[in-house]
Amino acid sequence: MGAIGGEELMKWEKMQGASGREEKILVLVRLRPLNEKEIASNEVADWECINDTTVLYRNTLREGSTFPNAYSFDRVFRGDCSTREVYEEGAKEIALSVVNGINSSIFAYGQTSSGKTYTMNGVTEYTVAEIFDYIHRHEERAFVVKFSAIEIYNEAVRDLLSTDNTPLRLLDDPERGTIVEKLTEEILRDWSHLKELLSICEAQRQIGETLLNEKSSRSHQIIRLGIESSAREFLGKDKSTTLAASVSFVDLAGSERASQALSAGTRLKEGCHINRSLLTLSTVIRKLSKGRQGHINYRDSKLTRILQPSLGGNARTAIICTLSPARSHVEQTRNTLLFACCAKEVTTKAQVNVVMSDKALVKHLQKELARLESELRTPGPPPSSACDYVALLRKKDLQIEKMDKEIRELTKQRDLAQSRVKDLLQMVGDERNSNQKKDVHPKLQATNEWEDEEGSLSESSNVVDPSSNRVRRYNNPRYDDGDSESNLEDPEDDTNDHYLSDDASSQLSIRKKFVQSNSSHSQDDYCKEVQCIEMEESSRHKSSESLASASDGNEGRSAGNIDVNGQEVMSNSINRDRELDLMQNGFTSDVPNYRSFSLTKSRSCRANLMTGLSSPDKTNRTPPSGFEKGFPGRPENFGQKISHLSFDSKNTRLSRNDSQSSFGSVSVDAQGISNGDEDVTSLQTFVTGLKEMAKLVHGQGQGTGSIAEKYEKNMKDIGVDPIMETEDSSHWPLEFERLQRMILELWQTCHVSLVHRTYFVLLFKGEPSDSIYMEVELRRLSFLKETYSGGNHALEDSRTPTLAESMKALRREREVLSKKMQKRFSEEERKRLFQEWGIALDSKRRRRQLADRLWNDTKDMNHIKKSATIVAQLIRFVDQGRALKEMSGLSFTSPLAKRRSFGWKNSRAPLL
Ligand SMILES: Nc1ncnc2c1ncn2[C@@H]1O[C@H](COP(=O)(O)OP(=O)(O)OP(=O)(O)O)[C@@H](O)[C@H]1O
Repeated sequence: MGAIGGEELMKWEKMQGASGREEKILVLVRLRPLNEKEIASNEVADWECINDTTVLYRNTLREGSTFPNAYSFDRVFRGDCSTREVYEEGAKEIALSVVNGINSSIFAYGQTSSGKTYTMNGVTEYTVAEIFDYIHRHEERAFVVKFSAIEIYNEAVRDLLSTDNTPLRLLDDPERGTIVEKLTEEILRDWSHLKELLSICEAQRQIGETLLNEKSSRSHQIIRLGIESSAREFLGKDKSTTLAASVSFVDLAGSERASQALSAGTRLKEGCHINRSLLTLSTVIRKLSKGRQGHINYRDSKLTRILQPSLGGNARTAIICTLSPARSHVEQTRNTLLFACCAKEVTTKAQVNVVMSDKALVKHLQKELARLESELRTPGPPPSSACDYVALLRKKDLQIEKMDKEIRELTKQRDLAQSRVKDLLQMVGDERNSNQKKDVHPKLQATNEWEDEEGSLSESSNVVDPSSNRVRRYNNPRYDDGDSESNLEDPEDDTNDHYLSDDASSQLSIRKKFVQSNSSHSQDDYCKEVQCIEMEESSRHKSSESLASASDGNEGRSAGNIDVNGQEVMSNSINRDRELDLMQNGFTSDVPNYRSFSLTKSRSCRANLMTGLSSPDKTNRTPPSGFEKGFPGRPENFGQKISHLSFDSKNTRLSRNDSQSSFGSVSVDAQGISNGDEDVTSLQTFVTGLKEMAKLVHGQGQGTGSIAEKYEKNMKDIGVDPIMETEDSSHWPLEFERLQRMILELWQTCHVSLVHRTYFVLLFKGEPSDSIYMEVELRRLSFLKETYSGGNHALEDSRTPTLAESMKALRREREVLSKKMQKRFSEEERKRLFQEWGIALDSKRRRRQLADRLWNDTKDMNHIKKSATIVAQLIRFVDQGRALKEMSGLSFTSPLAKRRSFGWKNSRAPLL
C-alpha cells in the first residue's frame, strides 16, 4: 500500500496517552444454510447454532468422535441470519473504529463456498456506508477516505484497481510497517464511487470454477479504506493534527484441501499457494494464541506479512469464520472451528494514530521538552513560598536540638551506669583478692564465701583498710539519714560507746569515719542494696593503736555503769573484747590476733529475708536474716553468725548450729556461765533466735508459699507493720498486757531459759513496735507447749528440745546462775538478796534456793522485775535500752513510737 494521501511531510506519531488497550480478536461464526446443490444432493446439516455463542455438531451417528461437538465464540450466526445482522451485531463496532483513528481488520475465513465472499461483500458495503454516514454527521472535521485493493494470488500481490498485472513489491517502512509499493489509492468520493471500485476489484480478482464453487475466489483479497480526519478549524495551521487509520476487509481464499476441491492443473497450483498462505496464517494465529513468546513467522507469506498489524499488532480485528453445515464438509468445518478457537486467543493492541505536521511536531516536542526540564528542576512538590522553607528549617532545627539533648542525657546515664558497673566489678575483684590474701579466719571465710556466692554483698562492699586509713566508697544511704545512724554513730552521743571496749569504740569510730566519708557523696550515687564495711587488723594491738585515734578518747569510758533501779549493778570486769565479739560476730571463739569488724548490710531487708529463708543451703551457710520494715541496716555478718549459734552442752560453748534450732537452743550452759562471761548467750543470738523462730513458727501450718512469704504474711496478719502501728497504737497498752501475761505463763510452762526471759523483758519494753517480737514469741511458746504436750510431731527431727531437755537445761541454768552469784555479788549484796527473797541466811545452798525462786511467780510483775534484774546482773547483760536493741538492728520504732513505751513492769516505767 502506498503512502496515505501521498503527503510526504506528514509524520506518524503515536501520541502519549493514546496508547491502546490490549484486546482479543473478535471471533464470529456464521453458519450458512444448505445451498441448492447440497439440498439437491440430500446433504444433511449436522451443525446448528443453539444460541448466539455456541455452535453444535448434531450428528448422532458420530457420537464416538474424539472431537468436541460444541464450540463457543463471541457470536455465532445461524444460516438464516442476514449479513446485515452479522455486520451490526459483530463486525460493525470493530470496523468503525477507523473513524477514531484506530486501525481495524475484518477477516473472512472458511472453506470454499462457505460464504466468505458473500459475507465480506456485505460487511464492506455496510461499513463504508456507515463511514459515509459518520462523515456526514461530523462536518466539523474534514475526512479523507482512500480506497485500495490488492489480491494475493499464488503469492503475488496485485493491485486490483490497476489493469497492470505486474506484481507489487512489499516494502518495510519503519513507521508504517509493510507497505505495498505503488499501490493505487482512490479517494472515495461517494457511494457510487465505492460501488464502482468494488466492481473493478471483483472484475480484477482471480476467480475460477471449482467443484464446490462455480465462482470460487482463488486469491486472498484485501480491500483497505484509509481514513484521515482533521478538525476543520485547524486545517492548514501549524497546530493541526490528523487522525489517520485504516480498515481492512480480508476475503481469504478457501481453506479446503485441494483433493476436496478436486483441483487439478492450474487449480491445484492455486491451491498449493493458497494453502501455503493459509497454513502460515494458521501458524501465526496459533503462535499468537499461545502468547507472544518466540518468533512469529509473519514473513513466511505475503498474506501474513501484509496483515501483520492486524494479527496481534496495532489494530482491532474481527474474524468471521464461515461454515457449511453439510455433513460432507464436516472435516473442513471442524478445521475452521479449530482455527477460530485459536484466533479467539490472539490479542491485539490498537492505538489511536495521529498524524502531525512537521511544524506541529516541532512545537509539540518543544513543549514536551520544557515540561520535562521543569520536572527535573523541581523533583518534589514545589513549595508554596520561601516562608515555608524557613519554618521547615526551624522545625527541623528544634527536632535536632531535642534529639541532641536526649542523646546527651542518655549518654550521661550510660556513663553513670558504666561507672557503677566498673566500680562494682572492681570491688568484687578487690574483695576476692583481699579474701585470698588475708589470713582469714575460717569462720569469716565461710561468711565471705557465702557473700561471694550471693554476689551482691561483695559487689557493694567497701573495705576499710585501717593500716592505710583508706576508706573505699561506701554506699549506704541508710547510715546517712536513718535513726540507727544517729543512735549508733552520732559522735556527740557517746552513750553507745560508753559501755564498749576500746575495740568496740574504735569500731564505732571507724563507722563514724565511714559515714563522714560517705556523706560527701550524693545519695543518688549510692546503691541502696547491700553495703558492707569490713576491717581487718593484722593484730589486735595494731588495730587498737590505729583505732584509738579514731575513738575520740572514749576508750577510757568503757567501763560505765548501768543504773538499774537506782543500783549500781554493772561489773567493772566486763570483758569488752568478748562483748564486742558478741555484739559484732555473735560468737565468742578465740581470735587472738585477728579481728574482723563487719558492718555489712545485706541487699535489702526483703531480699535478705527471702534469700536467707528460702534457701536451706544458704541457711546452713549462715544466711543473713532481717526484717521487712524499718530495719535500720543491721550488720550482715552479725546476723549471719549469730543466727547459727546454739548451745552445745558437750562443748560447753556456743557453736554454729542449724538455724531452726537456734532459738530453741538459746539457753545458758551452766558450765559456760560458770566459766565466765564468754559463753553467755549473746543478745544477738537471742535476737537472731527470735527471728529464726519467727521463720520456724510461721513456717508451720502453712501449706504453700515460701517461708519468707509465710513469714511476711504472718507479720501482716498480726498487725506488725511497726510504722503503721505506731500511727494508731491506742489499743496497744491493753494488748501489750495481754500478750505479756500469756508469754509469762508460757515461759513457765515451757521451762524457758531464765536468761532468755531476762533478755526478752529487757529488750522489749512494750513499745508498739515490739509487738512483732511478742507475737512471734507467743507463737513460738504456743508451739513449744503443743510440742511438749505431744500434740505436735511436726518437728520430730528438728532440734526442738523435748520437755525433759528443757527442764534439765533450766535446772542447769539455775545452777549456773547460783554459782555466778558468788562471783558477781558481794557478800552484802547476797545477804540483802537472801533476805529480800525470804531465804534464811543460815540455810544451806542459799544461792541455789535464790536461783530456784527466780521467775517462778508469773502473776507478780514485781517478782518478774526483780528476777530479771538479778539475772541481768549475773550474766552482765548491759542494757542500754534502745541502744543495744538498735545496735542489733531491731529497732522498728518510728520517732513517734519511741515516745510510746509502756514497759513490762506494768507501771509504764523501766523494768530495770
Ligand atoms: N449465508 C448465506 N446465505 C445464503 N447463501 C449463501 C450464504 N453464504 C453463501 N451463500 C451462497 O453460497 C455460495 C458460495 O458463497 P461464497 O462464494 O461466498 O463462498 P466462498 O466461501 O467465498 O467460496 P470461495 O472460497 O470458493 O470463494 C454463493 O452462491 C452464496 O450466494
